[in-house]
Amino acid sequence: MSALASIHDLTVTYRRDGNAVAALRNISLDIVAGERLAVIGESGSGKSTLALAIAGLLPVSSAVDGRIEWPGPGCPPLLGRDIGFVFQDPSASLDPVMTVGKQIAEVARTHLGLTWSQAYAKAKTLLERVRLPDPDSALHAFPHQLSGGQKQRVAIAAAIAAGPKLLIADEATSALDTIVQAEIVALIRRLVAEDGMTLLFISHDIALATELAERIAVFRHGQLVELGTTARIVGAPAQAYTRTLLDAHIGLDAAPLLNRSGLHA
Ligand SMILES: Nc1ncnc2c1ncn2[C@@H]1O[C@H](COP(=O)(O)OP(=O)(O)OP(=O)(O)O)[C@@H](O)[C@H]1O
Repeated sequence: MSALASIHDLTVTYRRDGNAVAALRNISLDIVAGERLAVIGESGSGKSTLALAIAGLLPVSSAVDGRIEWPGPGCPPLLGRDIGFVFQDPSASLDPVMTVGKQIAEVARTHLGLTWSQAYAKAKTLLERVRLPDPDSALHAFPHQLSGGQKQRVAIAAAIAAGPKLLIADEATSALDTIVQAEIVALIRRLVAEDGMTLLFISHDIALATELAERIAVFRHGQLVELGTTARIVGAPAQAYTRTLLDAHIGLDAAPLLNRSGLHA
């Protein structure tokens, strides 16, 4: 089990209205190559800040202490080539005036050195892989012509176009309705398996996290509260806060969490 990334003592502080906001405090965590790791926690717990720090996307105004090591070859990783990032809102991550095909092809052309015609062929294959209906027409469609779930499929296709080793999905299903959420989770699971990617799945939804992840990291107020296998976190949480998160979910919707995780009858 080798680490794809090793996070050491990471502290991130933002400035807001002249005040310092500590978004992450002394986080140490390994992302194991090939694993599916979920980061869960309530709003404001620092999940997105962790994702942005790993992707090298923190705003310049933030202060960062600690370090992230990438032990493998060819490091540090390049966003778009080595790290694919899927954001919550596909409308914000897609260019509204560029066709879907061009947006995906551009990633492949930039990072894989393909010609435009090779890159468009790759884009079509990717649209097939993310199961967009009628990929030939979709190549020439603009984002506003697609549904929210279809746009997220396109954003995922663009994120994996260069064959990244790490896919970060930051609340990638939160803006979608429940059925589409489940479809996108299934899609991410399949693509990660097919391409042998490592997955960092950021979510406030513990049920979705249990469905997808092999390990879960629980964040609260910028701190890593608990880290363990999904089975252990769900079956025997060590921290009261984790239990509260589980109980909050179970109170609302017990059966799906337990059944979908496959951990209990
Ligand atoms: N660009 C920013 N400038 C100032 N403060 C920020 C910035 N981004 C995040 N914060 C603050 O940092 C803390 C952690 O935010 P972060 O977005 O990482 O949490 P989160 O767990 O992802 O929350 P959510 O699920 O609501 O996105 C919060 O207090 C938030 O208000």
